Amino acid sequence: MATADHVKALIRSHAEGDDERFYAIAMQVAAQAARQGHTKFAQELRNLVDQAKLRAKAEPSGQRTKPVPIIQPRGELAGLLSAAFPKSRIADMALDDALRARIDRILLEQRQRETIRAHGMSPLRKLLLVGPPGTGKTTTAAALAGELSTPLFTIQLDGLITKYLGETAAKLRLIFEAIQQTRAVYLFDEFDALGGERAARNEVGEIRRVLNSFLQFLEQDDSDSIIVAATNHPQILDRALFRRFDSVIEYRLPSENVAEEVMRARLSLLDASEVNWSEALDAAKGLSHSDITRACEHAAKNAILQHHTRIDTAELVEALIERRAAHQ
Ligand SMILES: Nc1ncnc2c1ncn2[C@@H]1O[C@H](COP(=O)(O)OP(=O)(O)OP(=O)(O)O)[C@@H](O)[C@H]1O
Repeated sequence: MATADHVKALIRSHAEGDDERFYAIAMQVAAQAARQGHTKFAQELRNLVDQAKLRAKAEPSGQRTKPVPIIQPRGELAGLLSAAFPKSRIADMALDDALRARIDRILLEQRQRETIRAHGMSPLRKLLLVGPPGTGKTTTAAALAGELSTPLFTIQLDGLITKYLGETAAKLRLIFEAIQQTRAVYLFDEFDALGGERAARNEVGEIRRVLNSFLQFLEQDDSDSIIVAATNHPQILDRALFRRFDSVIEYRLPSENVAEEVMRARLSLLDASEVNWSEALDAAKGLSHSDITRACEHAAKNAILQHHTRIDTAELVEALIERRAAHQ
């Protein structure tokens, strides 16, 4: 017979208009009923699912109604969250194999979350992304939203804290209520503003209190949303924080393979067949994905402005060296 988890999973999938998942859970209930000897009920359930699937097929998809998620945060939330609806994909990112495998695993667990929940477990959904600027943390949050067809809500913590020092905990509560109500990816960018040890030592104790509230909210949260905290400064994060996340994912400056992939993707609209990649890679050493992207865009624009269709290695190298100089 159906367990409480099955009923909850059925309601969730119905609310999200995810028919495939709804039918899959119904079939699990049927299988369980059959195992327990309720064969007539199991057969009836399977017939109902088959009929519903046939009806759904006959109905053009454009005419079927799907629930609409909240589009823009309103009221008090409006100042706390900014909404986006990314179309980006993980496949569009240049990632090393280990990082790609970790992100794929999150997506797999998210896509199969009802099955995982039906077995009394939780999918990976509280993520801490750490690493230098421009290495793809924000892009990953957007691509998770794109892959899972959910909105991306970004919370700028530094702004939140300086603006509403006395009320931050109350604001955080509002944010966690939204997390519970609307399945989406919630990105707490610049997370170190809240989680830093410096913050913990804050004399007034205010930020410490806020951090404690955040940790409590995070711990209590059993929603279907994905919570992503991102920071460039993991070394200043309070160690206690790390274990509150399901997954701590480390971002690094790109390896040569990844750097070349970023360059090739960024230059793909022009002819890069004569680029000397080893020279370009030398010039790209130590640069982030973001720096390399910008240098490639600069070199591509130069080519376009000069009515060239081909990327010139010297110009690309110069653009990369300029990016490096900008950091010194
Ligand atoms: N893995 C990647 N593959 C391709 N492009 C990337 C990748 N990572 C970053 N980029 C490029 O760099 C830009 C900035 O990256 P992003 O904002 O994701 O970095 P970040 O790690 O969040 O940086 P910050 O910590 O400064 O917020 C992206 O818009 C994208 O153009």
